[in-house]
Amino acid sequence: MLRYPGWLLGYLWWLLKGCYAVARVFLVDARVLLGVAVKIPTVSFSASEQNTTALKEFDQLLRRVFPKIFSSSLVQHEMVGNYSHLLTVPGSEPDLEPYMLLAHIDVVPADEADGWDAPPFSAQELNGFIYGRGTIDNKQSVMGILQALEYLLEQGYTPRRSFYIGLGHDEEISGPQGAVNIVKLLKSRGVKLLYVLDEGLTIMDGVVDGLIGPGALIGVSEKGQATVKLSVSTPPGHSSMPPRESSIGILASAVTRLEKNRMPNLFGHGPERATFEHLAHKFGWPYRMVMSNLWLFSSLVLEGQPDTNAFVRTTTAVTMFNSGVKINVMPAYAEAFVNFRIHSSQTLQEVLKLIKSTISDERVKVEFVSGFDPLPISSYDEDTFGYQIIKKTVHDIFPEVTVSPGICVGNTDSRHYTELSPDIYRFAPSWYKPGDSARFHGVNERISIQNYEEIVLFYFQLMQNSDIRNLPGPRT
Ligand SMILES: CCCCCCCC/C=C\CCCCCCCC(=O)N[C@@H](CC(N)=O)C(=O)O
Ligand SMILES: [Zn+2]
Ligand SMILES: [Zn+2]
Repeated sequence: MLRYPGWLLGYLWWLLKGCYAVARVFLVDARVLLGVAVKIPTVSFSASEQNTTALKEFDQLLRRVFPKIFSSSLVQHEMVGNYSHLLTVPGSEPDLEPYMLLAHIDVVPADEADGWDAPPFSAQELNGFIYGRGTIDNKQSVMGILQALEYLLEQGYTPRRSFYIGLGHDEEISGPQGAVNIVKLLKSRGVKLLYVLDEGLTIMDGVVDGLIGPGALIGVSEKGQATVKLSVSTPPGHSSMPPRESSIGILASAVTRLEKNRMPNLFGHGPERATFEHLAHKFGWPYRMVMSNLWLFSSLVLEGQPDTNAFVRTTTAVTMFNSGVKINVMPAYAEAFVNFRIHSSQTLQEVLKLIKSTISDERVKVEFVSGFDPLPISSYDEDTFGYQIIKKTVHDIFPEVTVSPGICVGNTDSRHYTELSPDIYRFAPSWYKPGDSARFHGVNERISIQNYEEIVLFYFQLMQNSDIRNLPGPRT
C-alpha cells in the first residue's frame, strides 16, 4: 500500500479546505450578484418601448462586478445594438471551431399587484428562494455565465477552444437590435460555430405523470409562431335596439371556435418522440405499458397540462381582445389577436390555412401579423459534440438526472443563429417543478439559492468540458 508522509497529507487537506473556502466565497458572491441584477428593471414593454435607463445601469453593473472580464487582455468586449454585449474569448488553438453561449438581459413587465409574494424587482429571499422577474428568464444565465468566466479568469485559465458570449437586450421582443445585429457582426467576420447554447428547456421534476426522477430536456429545436389579427366590423347603433349578433359576439364565437377546436395532436411526428424514447426506461408501471402506444400515452398523460400539452401540438392563445366605446353604443368594430406556437411537424402556411377553415365565417377578417416556421432540428446523436458536451456537463453537476432531447415551447434569441451553426441547443439547468410553468412571464418567478449556485457551476464546468479537441472514446 502507498504511504504518504504526514506533512503531505496535511498540505493536501489545507489546499482542499482553501479551495472549498474560495468556492464558498465565489458562490455566496454569485448569489448576491444575481440579486443586484434582478433589482434593475430591464423591462421590454413592447416592440417600441424598453427601459433604456435600466439597460445602461445593467451595463455599468456588469463592468463593476466582473472586473477580470472587463480588464482582461484576453477577453474582447463589444456593445452591439446599443445595449447588447458580445464577448469574444480567443482560444490558444485557433483551429478548434468556437462555440457560443447566449442569454438575455431584458425581462417582461411585472406588477406586484398581480399577487407576488415579494416585489418583483426586490430580489427578496423567501424560504431559500430569490424572488424576482428574471430569476429564471433569464438573468440566472446572464450572471451565471459571467460569474463562471470571471472565476476561470481569476484562476489564470486560458481556453484552448475560442468561445463567444452573446447577451441580448431585446429578446422578449424578438431580438431585432440585439441578437440580429450580433449575428450580422459575426457573419461579417466569417464566424462559424460548433454549437450554440441558449436559454430554453430545464430540468423537469415531477411534471410528467409516471416519470420517475428528474429529466433534463435539451431543446434541439423550437416551435414556430403565427400571430393573426381577427376583426369584425358592424354598423354602430343604439344599444336599446341591438341586432341579433354584435361585432363582439361574432368575434367571440370565432375565437371560441379556435379554442374549442384545438390544433391536432401531433405527438410522435416531431422530436418529442425522441424525448420519450430517451426517457422510456424511467417510466414506472403502468405508464411504461401505455408508452408502447405513444398516441394513447400522449392523450392520456400529456394533453392535460398546459406545459406538456404544448409539447404535442400547435397551441392557440387568444392574447388581446379590444372593442367597445360606451355601454349604450353598439360597437362598430372588434378585434382580437391570437398567437399560435407551431409544432415541429407543421408549417406556418399549414397553420394559417387551418385557422381560416376553423373560423369559417366571412364576417371575420383574418390578417396575418407575423410568424415563422419551426426551427430546424439540431443533432443529438452520440457523435454530436455540442449535445454530448452539454449532456456530460449536466451529468457532472446533476448525476441523478436523465438527459433527453426536447422541443423548446417558447422562442429564444438563438433562432437568429441558424446561419452560424447547425447545432443550436436551448437549455438552462433551472429546476422546473409542478406549478413552475406559471412563473415564466407570470407571478412569483423565483429561483432557489442552491439552484443558482448549480447554474454557475454548470457554466463553469461547461466552459472547461468544451475545451477538449474531440469527444472521448471510439466513435462509430
Ligand atoms: C415532457 C414534456 C414537458 C414539457 C415541459 C415544458 C417545459 C417548459 C419549460 C420551460 C419553458 C420556458 C420557455 C423558455 C424560453 C422562453 C423564452 C421567451 O419567453 N421567449 C419569448 C420571446 C421571443 N423570443 O419570441 C416568447 O414569446 O417565446
Ligand atoms: Zn427568456
Ligand atoms: Zn421570456
